[in-house]
Amino acid sequence: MLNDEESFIDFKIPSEWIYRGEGNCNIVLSLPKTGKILRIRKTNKPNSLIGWLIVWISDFIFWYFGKAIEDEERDLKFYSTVMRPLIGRKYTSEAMQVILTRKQIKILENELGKYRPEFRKHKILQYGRASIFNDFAFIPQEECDYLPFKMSEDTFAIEIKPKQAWRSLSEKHFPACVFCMNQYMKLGNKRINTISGYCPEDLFSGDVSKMKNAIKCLIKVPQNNFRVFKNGILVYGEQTKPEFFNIVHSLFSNIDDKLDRLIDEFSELVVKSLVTNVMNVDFPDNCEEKRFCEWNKIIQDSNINSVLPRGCVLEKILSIQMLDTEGCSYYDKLLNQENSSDWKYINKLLDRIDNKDVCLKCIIMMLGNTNHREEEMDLAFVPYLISAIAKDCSIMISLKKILEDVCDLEMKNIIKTKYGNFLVNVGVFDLYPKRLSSIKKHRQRNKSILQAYLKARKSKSNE
Ligand SMILES: O=P(O)(O)O[C@@H]1[C@@H](OP(=O)(O)O)[C@H](OP(=O)(O)O)[C@H](O)[C@H](OP(=O)(O)O)[C@H]1OP(=O)(O)O
Ligand SMILES: Nc1ncnc2c1ncn2[C@@H]1O[C@H](COP(=O)(O)OP(=O)(O)OP(=O)(O)O)[C@@H](O)[C@H]1O
Repeated sequence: MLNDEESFIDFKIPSEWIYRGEGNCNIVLSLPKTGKILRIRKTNKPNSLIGWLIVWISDFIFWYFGKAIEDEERDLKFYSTVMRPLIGRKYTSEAMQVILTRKQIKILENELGKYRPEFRKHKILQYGRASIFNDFAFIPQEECDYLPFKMSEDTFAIEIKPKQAWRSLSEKHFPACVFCMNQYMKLGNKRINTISGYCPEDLFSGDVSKMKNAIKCLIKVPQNNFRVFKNGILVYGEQTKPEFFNIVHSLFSNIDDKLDRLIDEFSELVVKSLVTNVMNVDFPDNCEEKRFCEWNKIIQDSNINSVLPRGCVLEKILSIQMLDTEGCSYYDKLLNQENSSDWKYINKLLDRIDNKDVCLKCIIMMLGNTNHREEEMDLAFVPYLISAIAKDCSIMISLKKILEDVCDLEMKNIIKTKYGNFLVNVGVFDLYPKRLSSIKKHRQRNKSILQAYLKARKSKSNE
């Protein structure tokens, strides 16, 4: 059991753990016996003796004053109070902060070396910053209990980092979407070696054929946007790329068909999972303000041909991305007048979320619309920063094949395909706050990707 007070303070990593993966800021271990994952924050590895000394001293001071532990607590509170309700509790995991000893961190650091990709090794584990979440690579046991049919032993999980599908006012005139333009900069920097055909705007379009095409592009060029796990083990991704036939063949229990038909059916299964509202209870909106939430709905409904169904995971993420109406150049100008710290805005925001009669989106937008008084100024950036989290979060769809005929059974979490039916669970993660200085970074990134894109287009037209 992980759910008691004792384990919070003196958490011992179970002897059986598996390196699940890592991104820019966190390393994740799965703890197979518990159905949980342990997510540990990373920090920059110093590259000189003086650097090590500074880290060691500041680490000691921070440890002495419990700074990192406090920071983790603050980020978790933000996650539970802001991001979980916005995305939906059904799509997100409960979380529990845990404190690992320095010795455990040291041992782990050494053992992890053989699993970690070289390009991520410039960061090391940070003391004091770890939390436990549900493992979305599996379907929670309570979802499987009492189901009147047998299911396969194997669980497949499809991870998608969908990225930015919404353009703010200042991005509307861009010749392509941010993700697509970024591909050219990444190619120039050698962070990728092939341009992906994937476009987030297609995935979130609500148009089934565009969405299926987006999934097919992810399969072809997964980069860091697409992975498949079987029983929690990575079986397909940028660095692990067997024939996709093996994956679909195994997922659909050895059905023999042509590869493109299997891939088509796989893409349809993924799209259906992304557009199904799998939430148990839909709370009615009872917002007294109805300022932003109403506008939000109107925009989403304005595209007659392709609308994302209300309550599906993509609609949830997109509507949060939409909190950024102005774009980073606007916020960067505002920031230039400011001398703010990276994380102060979080506690200021948490102190102000108290109105039960106004929905969270409207609260956020109203707080963002401050008079720009100095003490309130940090709040002006909140809509942008929350939108930025939704532009960088990830989705995991876990699937179990149903081994009996359930044609007559209508359940939200059963998806039917030509090759059989699946029990599905959808989870969203990577929902910690972004630092205030991301705004500056994004402004610079947008300039650079625009240049890279225009340069590539020019050289193509000269060919
Ligand atoms: O700026 P982007 O769009 O390239 O996104 C960064 C991601 O790059 P990507 O394009 O997905 O490969 C980047 O991912 P990678 O390190 O490239 O896997 C991080 O997610 C980064 O967020 P943070 O610094 O960890 O908070 C992301 O930074 P934020 O944009 O979220 O600040
Ligand atoms: N709750 C979860 N359930 C299952 N797997 C998870 C979960 N959280 C994270 N992972 C796995 O761990 C990997 C790294 O986690 P995460 O994306 O949170 O790291 P990050 O450093 O914050 O990423 P990014 O660079 O995108 O900001 C993910 O790609 C995913 O495979």
